[in-house]
Amino acid sequence: MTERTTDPAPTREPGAVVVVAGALYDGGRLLAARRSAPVELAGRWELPGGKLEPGETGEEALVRELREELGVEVEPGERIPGEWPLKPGYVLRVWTARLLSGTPRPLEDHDALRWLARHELDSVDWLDQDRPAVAEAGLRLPEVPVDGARD
Ligand SMILES: Nc1nc2c([nH]c(=O)n2[C@H]2C[C@H](O)[C@@H](COP(=O)(O)OP(=O)(O)OP(=O)(O)O)O2)c(=O)[nH]1
Repeated sequence: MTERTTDPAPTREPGAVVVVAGALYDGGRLLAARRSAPVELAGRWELPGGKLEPGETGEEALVRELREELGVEVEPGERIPGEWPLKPGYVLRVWTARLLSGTPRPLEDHDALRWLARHELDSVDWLDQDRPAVAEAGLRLPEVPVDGARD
């Protein structure tokens, strides 16, 4: 079963399935993930995450999804204000997140991962519905000294 919107924040689509995704930052870069399925989304890039389950907070869902999909532990930060329609009956909510441990690997739903610096954000073919959220995520990219970026 999948949780549907019940929170007091106004949603454009009451009753929609909530998909939570992470703007995962590390060393001044944002993680982009290339979907491997379903076929209509395969090859396009997104912010990793998945559907909110009953009884979970958005932050809990994000931690669970990034553990399952990428094999990493993350610390959620702020929710990026806004909610973006994905397809009929689905909305996207995004939290910033910081990598605590592990190296992201495309374990589920993805076949490639890429860390993008601010000037590289347009270098992948984002899902159209993710572009507004990615722009907001880019605005929040932590500044780091040039030699502080990790490979
Ligand atoms: N995770 C994620 N899903 C997105 C994004 N943009 C977008 O259109 N989607 C779509 C793809 C899927 O139809 C749906 C999320 O499903 P999912 O497959 O990632 O969720 P899940 O891990 O909970 O999936 P499952 O348990 O049903 O396999 O939202 C995005 O940025 N992140």
